[in-house]
Amino acid sequence: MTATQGTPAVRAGARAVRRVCVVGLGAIGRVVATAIAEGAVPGAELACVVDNRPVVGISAPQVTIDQAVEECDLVVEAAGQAFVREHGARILAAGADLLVASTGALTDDALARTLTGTGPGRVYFTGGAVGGLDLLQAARSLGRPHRVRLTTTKLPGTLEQPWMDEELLHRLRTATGPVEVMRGTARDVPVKFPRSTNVAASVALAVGDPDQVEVSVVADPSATLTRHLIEAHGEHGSYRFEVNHVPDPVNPATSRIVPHAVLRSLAAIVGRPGQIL
Ligand SMILES: NC(=O)C1=CN([C@@H]2O[C@H](COP(=O)(O)OP(=O)(O)OC[C@H]3O[C@@H](n4cnc5c(N)ncnc54)[C@H](O)[C@@H]3O)[C@@H](O)[C@H]2O)C=CC1
Ligand SMILES: O=C([O-])CC(=O)C(=O)O
Repeated sequence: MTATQGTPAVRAGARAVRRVCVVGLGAIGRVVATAIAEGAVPGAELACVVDNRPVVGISAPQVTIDQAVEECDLVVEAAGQAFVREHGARILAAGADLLVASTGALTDDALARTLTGTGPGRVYFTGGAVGGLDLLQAARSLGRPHRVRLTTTKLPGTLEQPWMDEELLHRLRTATGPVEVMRGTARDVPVKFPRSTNVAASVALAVGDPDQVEVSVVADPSATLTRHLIEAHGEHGSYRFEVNHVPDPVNPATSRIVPHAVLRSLAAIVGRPGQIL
């Protein structure tokens, strides 16, 4: 029997269109869901959306997460770390893939092990607001870098947290220049700023160790652009990636680029040709 007489391989182009559910219809999810519904990601169709508030203006039914797991085969999370903790493993166990924006949830080692070890669905992480993670992940196979540092600079209002005491809040609110609000590792920081420092956890996922990534969070009243600076040094090279993003007008904690980074990740998952991987 010749190779061509055997069972034919599934050919690219014959793949089924992925039925996608977007969870969290805020600054990120609304742009992502609208783009999918408009056909901007060939190979993906918007099957449904999930949010814990009523959703209007999206041309797909709003369903519960239980219904979504039945109806779709790929869940795009843009809801927050709590959603990933609560529902991530169940989505994967039901056989749907999961694209995570709230990477900060993965600083919990047990959850990280569960999500990367549960199937048949597969978990993916978007690069989100930062670049260079592909290269940092590649460099890992040459050995861990000696030093990895992330400095995130945002407008003070986007960094206020319920756990902050009056003194720190006062310093934030009256700052006339940059103020370091927290210095720690990618293990501690995303827990303290769950909606605004997922990038620290994303760097840690690329490097392979949240404890190894030193993070400084800076509030700056003149930071009309959100800055993330990643610096990594190792035996095999040194890396420096800096981005300066326009914040989303409705949720300035999130950079405007992020939904487009999620759409790019989604396009790669559904097998769009020409994607940079
Ligand atoms: N990886 C990255 O670079 C970035 C990640 N993020 C993550 O993405 C998340 C979403 O960001 P945005 O769209 O800017 O937030 P947002 O606050 O504008 O929207 C969040 C939406 O999710 C919904 N939601 C919250 N909890 C939910 C739950 N348990 N179940 C269903 N719906 C729920 C809310 O009602 C809201 O509509 C952030 O909380 C953050 O964790 C945000 C920015 C960058
Ligand atoms: O959008 C950004 O620039 C980063 C962000 O909020 C996060 O890391 O959670």
